[in-house]
Amino acid sequence: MFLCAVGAGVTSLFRTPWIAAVAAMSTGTFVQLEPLNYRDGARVEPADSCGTEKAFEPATGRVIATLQCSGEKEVSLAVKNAKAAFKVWSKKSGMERCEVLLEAARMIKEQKDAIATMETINNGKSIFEARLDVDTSWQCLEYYAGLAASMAGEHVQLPGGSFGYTRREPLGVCVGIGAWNYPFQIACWKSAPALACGNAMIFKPSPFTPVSALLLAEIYTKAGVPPGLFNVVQGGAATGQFLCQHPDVAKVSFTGSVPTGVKIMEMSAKGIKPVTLELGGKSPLIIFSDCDLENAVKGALLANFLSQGQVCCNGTRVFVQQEIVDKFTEEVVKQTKKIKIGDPLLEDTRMGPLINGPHLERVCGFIKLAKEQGATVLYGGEQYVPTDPKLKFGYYMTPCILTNCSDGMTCVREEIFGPVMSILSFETEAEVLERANDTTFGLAAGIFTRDIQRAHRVAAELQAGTCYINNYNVSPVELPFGGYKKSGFGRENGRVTLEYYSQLKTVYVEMGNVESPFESQ
Ligand SMILES: NC(=O)c1ccc[n+]([C@@H]2O[C@H](COP(=O)([O-])OP(=O)(O)OC[C@H]3O[C@@H](n4cnc5c(N)ncnc54)[C@H](O)[C@@H]3O)[C@@H](O)[C@H]2O)c1
Ligand SMILES: CCCCC=O
Repeated sequence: MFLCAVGAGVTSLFRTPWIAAVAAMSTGTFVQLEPLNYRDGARVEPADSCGTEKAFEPATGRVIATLQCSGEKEVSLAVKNAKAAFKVWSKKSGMERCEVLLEAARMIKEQKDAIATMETINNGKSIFEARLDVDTSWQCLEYYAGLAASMAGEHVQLPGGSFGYTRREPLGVCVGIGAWNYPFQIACWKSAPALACGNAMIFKPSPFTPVSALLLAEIYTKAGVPPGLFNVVQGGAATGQFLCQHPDVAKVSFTGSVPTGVKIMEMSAKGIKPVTLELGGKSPLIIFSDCDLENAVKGALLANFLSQGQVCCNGTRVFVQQEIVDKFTEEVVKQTKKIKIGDPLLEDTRMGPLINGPHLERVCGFIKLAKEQGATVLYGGEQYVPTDPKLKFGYYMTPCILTNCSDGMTCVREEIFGPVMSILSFETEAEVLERANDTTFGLAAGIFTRDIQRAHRVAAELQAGTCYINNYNVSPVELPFGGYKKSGFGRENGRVTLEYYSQLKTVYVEMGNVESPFESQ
């Protein structure tokens, strides 16, 4: 499938040598040569283009692909193919859809290392984490495969023997638009429930991470979905707009920033299309003095430094109760210093590069501003050049811990989307709740305490779509995930997501004669 410098040449994704070759690939060797759009069951060059975008290997700064951004014609072709596939797929029973999704899940599991390797090359996250992302991806397919056959309505008895029933029906052609931080996982979290409900999907990855969605498309085809059921179009904002504005698109599920979410909602409103918005956050993590300190420190690192801090639900406002703030801070710094930064394909690396140069500059800009506003950099926050010469032009930085922060500082108010933890101290539960909720975002929140009553009391008061008690950033597919406030609405994962990819039809059945005020006398 890909030309790579490990002697694999152009081979098929579904042959074991390909999987082994890709899984064994090293940083600095991959070049994407095959088309990156996927339509009607095959890779294709787009029928028209509205510009180009370059995709990088963040570990080295190399360009690995130049994308043709799909134009209006290509988007229309993808919609046409998806509509045709929808006709076939939506007529299948839940059990038939289940079988295909289970086969796709099996193939993802089988190709876990190869998919994770591609993800690491294109995104920069450590191979250790990329494998975890692939795990939640096949789990998501398995989960919705299991639910596909349980889509059912209600039967309601009415007077005179009449009755009604409801049917849960698919929406049609759904569009998925993804962010760059979890490229494969986002494609799975959107497509699995969409397909389980009987819809077709056109997925547009971020132009920074175009590669891994194609692997999913090939897997779906091989697993038996009709050609055109899952298409991939590449491009940036203009391509996304063509998709959202297309009259035959029934729904848009978007993962990305708040400003883009606003535009998606505006475009969808014009077509009265339902939207799911999975947006950004600035989540609080509250650490009470009665916590298990070791777990709280682990939780704080999980809440801030996974995927180089580029995680939507990160708990970057770390509120620590006054009595333990010094001890906690000392321990957090100690553990943060141990994080191994470097080549993301190496097994012991825990922090790779950020997604690209401009984003690295942006994150460093936040740290500079934090210092100007009076925060203290206790550790890290600097650009980092690994010793391996091939990594010289990668986008690395050291994880950063800020203290002396106050609630009004930019680093405490805005989503940085990088490895920057702000530590704030608090005295009382009431005070910390007010401060934690003082944000326009509401994606997630965390609490560390041994007091079970306080844990639930605080969770009930936090304005966030997900609250973690005594852990952070664990996202099992069985649990719904999504935001409050400006972090969006709609949910991914969990049983409830079936409702976001289906519509309810009510059928009334008359068992007697029609009674009408217009009857002839
Ligand atoms: N809540 C979640 O589940 C979740 C998950 C991952 C990332 N995020 C958020 O995503 C953001 C980072 O991702 P990003 O930088 O890729 O976000 P972004 O908003 O810049 O882009 C997201 C996607 O939207 C597309 N896009 C941009 N402009 C568009 C337009 N006008 N019309 C249609 N599509 C358009 C992009 O090409 C990309 O595919 C962060 O804010 C992060 O918190 C949220
Ligand atoms: C925990 C996975 C959610 C992804 C957010 O960026």
